[in-house]
Amino acid sequence: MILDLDIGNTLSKWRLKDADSSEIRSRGAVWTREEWRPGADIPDLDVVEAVRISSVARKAVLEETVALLHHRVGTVHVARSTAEALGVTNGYEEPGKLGVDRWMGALAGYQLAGGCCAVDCGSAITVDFVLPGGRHLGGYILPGLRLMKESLKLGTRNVAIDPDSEAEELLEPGRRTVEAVNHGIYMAAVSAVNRIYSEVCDQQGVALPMMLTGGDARVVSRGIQVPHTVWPDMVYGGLEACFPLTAAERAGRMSGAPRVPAPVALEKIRAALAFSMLL
Ligand SMILES: Nc1ncnc2c1ncn2[C@@H]1O[C@H](COP(=O)(O)OP(=O)(O)O)[C@@H](O)[C@H]1O
Ligand SMILES: CC(C)(COP(=O)(O)O)[C@@H](O)C(=O)NCCC(=O)O
Ligand SMILES: [K+]
Repeated sequence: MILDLDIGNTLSKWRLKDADSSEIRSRGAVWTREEWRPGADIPDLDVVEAVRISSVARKAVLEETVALLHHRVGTVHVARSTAEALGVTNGYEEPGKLGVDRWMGALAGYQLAGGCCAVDCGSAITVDFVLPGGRHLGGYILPGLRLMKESLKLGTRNVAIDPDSEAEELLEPGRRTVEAVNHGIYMAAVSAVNRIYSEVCDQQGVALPMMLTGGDARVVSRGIQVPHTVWPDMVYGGLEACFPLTAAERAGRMSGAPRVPAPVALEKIRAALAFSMLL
């Protein structure tokens, strides 16, 4: 079995992949607190032959996790943001400073679709762009839904947005504090993603396929007007591409990869952008 680990600021997600059949056998998540220790919610390490890790948590969390896993597992691969990988050049002035989850997402998106807009809706919402030739432009970081809400300190933090709510409801004016807050942060997130996408496609003269991942991807997806796909395993896709261990991975296939969404024509994106600014 291969253990894939995606340690975010809020949740540490894992999945167990069968190295022979490429099937995903199980998955789970635990809170990212001080450390990542095998326990009730963590898979049985006795069956694991290799681990691949993407971590944006504190350095100590990663170090402890790696030390612990090295004890029990032969191979431990830790992903790093580099200046270039798999045909993509990192757009950061200091490539190592780009969050490795963003780098994994950008690499997975590029491997799947060529140029892409990779959106990760987790503790933070990040939007990264890779052009069809493989140039990563850099991206945008904004607070995620939960962080935006907590920053208001209005005592509404325990009433989270129902992940099954429809965008139309969430975009209406709220009539209670908790609703006004939830609808406000939702509006902020989806407006930003829609606008960022249109602006960058306009600037670069190319309509890019968009992919969403992260804990809030499904609900954010409903407020995104342009064609896109939700890809829960996008960060894992980057790990598979960087550290291929199975025959399918070596052939460039990523488990759980969606169909590439066909973007709308650039003219339409430009018209919508012009319209939104009443130009
Ligand atoms: N069951 C859940 N538990 C915790 N957070 C959740 C859950 N479902 C959705 N969320 C949302 O997802 C975010 C965490 O998503 P995730 O992509 O795992 O973040 P990160 O990678 O930053 O740890 C939370 O901030 C919250 O808004
Ligand atoms: C922007 C992030 C905090 C997002 O993390 P997440 O929401 O997935 O936990 C993470 O990618 C990070 O720590 N990045 C380093 C800074 C940067 O990318 O510029
Ligand atoms: K994120």
